Amino acid sequence: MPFLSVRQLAEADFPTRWGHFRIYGFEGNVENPEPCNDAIPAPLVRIESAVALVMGDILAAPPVVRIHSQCLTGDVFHSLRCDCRQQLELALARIAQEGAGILLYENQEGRGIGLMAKLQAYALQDQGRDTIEANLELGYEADCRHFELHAEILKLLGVRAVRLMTNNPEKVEALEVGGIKVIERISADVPSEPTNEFYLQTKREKMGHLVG
Ligand SMILES: Nc1nc2c(ncn2[C@@H]2O[C@H](COP(=O)(O)OP(=O)(O)OP(=O)(O)O)[C@@H](O)[C@H]2O)c(=O)[nH]1
Ligand SMILES: [Zn+2]
Repeated sequence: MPFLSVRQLAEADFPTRWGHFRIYGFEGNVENPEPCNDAIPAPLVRIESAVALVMGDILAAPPVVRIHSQCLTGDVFHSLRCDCRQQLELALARIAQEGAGILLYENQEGRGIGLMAKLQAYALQDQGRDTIEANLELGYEADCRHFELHAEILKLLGVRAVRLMTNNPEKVEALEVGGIKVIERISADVPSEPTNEFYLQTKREKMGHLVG
């Protein structure tokens, strides 16, 4: 799945509650992407985008990096169906504590199936399906995300080795395949809630995530 090109579209100042960042916008084209749902034809070219929040000197030593997949329900509305918002805060706090690091916020909402399909998946989960069963029942793969873009962004930022905050081994592998050395995996564990315990259990038992 080759990237035709990855481009930086913007860079600006970005003060936050966690401290001062620079914010970057990146975009990449994927030629002839695989469809994630056989009923929905893939476009000839898929445009992927990601925002990078960068704090401090990221070239002095391998920085802490978090690749965060968009979760409108968690990130904006603080949903307790999942752990996304808490993980976002954990990552920003860790970067602030170290004084340097990168948060890559990417737009593969709902593990790449999109917001509307994720809400349909929620409705199926309310009837007893787990996250994977719900995706499959809607015709999607369990996880439609691709992480090739992120290795390219890190290279554009001049970073060749990272300490990656994640419980998902696929993210580690994708960066390594993309030419970024992952010298350490930092746990992305956050305290569970009764409302997301089953979600976390599914990640651990069926998706190979290193939760807990
Ligand atoms: N399809 C689907 N996507 C979900 C659901 N709940 C959260 N998501 C999406 O899942 C993505 C986050 O993926 P997770 O599996 O929680 O974690 P991860 O990013 O793979 O791994 P970590 O780096 O350890 O956080 C975001 O894109 C969310 O929008 C759900 O019930 N169904
Ligand atoms: Zn979420």
